[in-house]
Amino acid sequence: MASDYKTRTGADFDRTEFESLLRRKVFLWQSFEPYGAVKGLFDYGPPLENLEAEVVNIWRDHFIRHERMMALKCSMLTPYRVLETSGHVAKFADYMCKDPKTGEILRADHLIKDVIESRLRSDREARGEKVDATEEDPKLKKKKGKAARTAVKLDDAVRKEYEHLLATLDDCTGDDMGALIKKHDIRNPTSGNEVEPPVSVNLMFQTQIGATGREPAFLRPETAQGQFLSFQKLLEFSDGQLPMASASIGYSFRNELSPRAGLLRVREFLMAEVEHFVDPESGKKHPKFASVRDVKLPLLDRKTQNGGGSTPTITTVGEAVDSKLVDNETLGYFLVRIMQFMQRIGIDMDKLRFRQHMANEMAHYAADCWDCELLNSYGWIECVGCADRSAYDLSVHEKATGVFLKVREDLKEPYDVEEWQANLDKKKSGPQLRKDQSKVEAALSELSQEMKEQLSITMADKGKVEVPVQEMEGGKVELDKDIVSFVKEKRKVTQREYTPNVIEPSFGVGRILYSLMEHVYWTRKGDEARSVMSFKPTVAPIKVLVVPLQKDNRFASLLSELEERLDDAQLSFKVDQSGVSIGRRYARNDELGIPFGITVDYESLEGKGFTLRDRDSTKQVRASLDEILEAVEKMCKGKETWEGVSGRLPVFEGKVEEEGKEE
Ligand SMILES: Nc1ncnc2c1ncn2[C@@H]1O[C@H](COP(=O)(O)OP(=O)(O)OP(=O)(O)O)[C@@H](O)[C@H]1O
Repeated sequence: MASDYKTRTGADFDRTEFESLLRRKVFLWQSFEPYGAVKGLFDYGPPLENLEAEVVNIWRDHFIRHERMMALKCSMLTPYRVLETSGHVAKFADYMCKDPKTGEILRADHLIKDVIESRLRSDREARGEKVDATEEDPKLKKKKGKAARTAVKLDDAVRKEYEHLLATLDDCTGDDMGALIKKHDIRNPTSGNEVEPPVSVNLMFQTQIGATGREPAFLRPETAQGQFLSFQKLLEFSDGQLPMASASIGYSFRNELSPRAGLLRVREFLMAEVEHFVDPESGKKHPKFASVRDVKLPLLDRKTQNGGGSTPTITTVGEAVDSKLVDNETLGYFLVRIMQFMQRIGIDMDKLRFRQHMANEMAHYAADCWDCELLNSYGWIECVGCADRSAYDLSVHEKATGVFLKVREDLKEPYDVEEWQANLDKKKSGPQLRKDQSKVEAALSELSQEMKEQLSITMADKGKVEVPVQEMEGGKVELDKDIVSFVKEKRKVTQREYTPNVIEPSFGVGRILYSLMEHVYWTRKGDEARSVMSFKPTVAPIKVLVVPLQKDNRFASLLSELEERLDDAQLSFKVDQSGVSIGRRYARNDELGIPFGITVDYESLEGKGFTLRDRDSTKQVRASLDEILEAVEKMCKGKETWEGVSGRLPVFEGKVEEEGKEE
């Protein structure tokens, strides 16, 4: 099955072949297969597990170490109240529609989008425009069959209505979507059946802590909330200094309604999230912005998307921030760091772009939001969300718990203010207020300056006042002049209190791994086409393949020495001693993405060193074991390239067996 999506060599990408390689080489499979497998859950085999560990290590180095972030590990089990306060209980939901005949569950917005986009595509085709097949889910395309793919031209008015519908879909309520489904006769594309009206379903997995059922909880849908609730500890650790950033790598859980596209939409996934806390009055400047100012980014802005465009503009981040296209320096700095991380792990830079959220896509509190999208055979996929969450989370948690979640900063130049104070005479108020004393005290302290001034006038006039106290019966309390007085007092302000704003880059590791695997996959042409996974040596799941020329006991002691030396150098390796030709052994391990091969041959027995083979070029050098190990170590740390190594070590021009030739 070919699509318009191309591999790194410009050839058509064959997803069937690619998936077959992933299965054959045990990269991943659906979890619990013997019991029939569960949708949206995947197990990783050795290559993918190791790849993930390498990518996560680079992430730690790139963000936590380089940016001096504070790493955190917070609980995944999260009490109900936390997620109620954050808004997840009310809003972290999607609408689903059921196909009553097949029982299939479809996410309402995806259903509408897929069907309308498909009609618009068909219209473009009918009008003779070139249509990019990667825009469509290939599985869907296949199921729809030939007849459904016949191009159908739309009326201008209908086309406009459809375009408007897509642009405003994120604003729709469940009822709105129900009406759209009816009006436009939107059916399940795989069965052609009508679907039931949309129903809201929360995406969190609910559970309970303990056996009593009195403590409802959820498996967290993101790592962020634990980081916000650790705010005071983080502030203490950073000696009260802002900006500061925390980082957390851990699992999140979402009960996706219709998991699809393999690792791209799953129910349990690894996230790596950064919460960067910044003083809003600093203009969200970043201390290292000058160092990235001239870096160019592919930015697909809101305006271009509104006009129906999808080509990003290449702009320096400096220009993007100066023109306010990107809201602030900190957001811009992170966009650059995200791109550099992707480059470091081997993502194809021609398949990366940053897409700005449309106004209706963003949470109401967000100031600006850009997704780092990677192109793969499923289309452009959001792999990192980079949002400015403003002061929202810390503010709502402070309000709900009463726990101080602000920064207190000493002022360089203290100043005097005259302010109204409400003074409660506790000796006299105690017998009257009893258990409500603290509630009244809190209510008085929260009164605005205007309110206190107003109450002082009422008190002078009537000798008593009514103070609103929400937590008390009737919502207010009457206090007379013996108990409370309102006076204007001068006081020196020595500190400033503020709630920091948060910039949050949020990485979905699985989506990045999947895109990376597609980006490094290609086919080597030869007698037989052979698949290669060109992982960078820094992330490759296994670094070295050891191949004795053939089965021969005389190689045994050299092999043991080689294994010991590779172990000492902490290089992962695989020994392939099977009886097939050396070319075939290399070819089948190229599918695992092992970047280097060391061959032990008869010349090695005579002390003439070993050959070192580069997976991508299949070129070899011959050198001593010390030289080879030094070169491999450097390349696996990203400190040298094969070009450098083959320039300084003697190239091996001897007999190289043909790739794939059987012995
Ligand atoms: N179901 C999922 N499966 C795999 N990765 C996911 C899933 N949901 C989110 N992610 C990853 O987590 C990152 C941050 O999550 P975020 O809440 O911003 O995603 P989202 O906007 O809800 O994603 P989507 O709109 O695709 O559902 C995403 O950029 C993505 O890489």
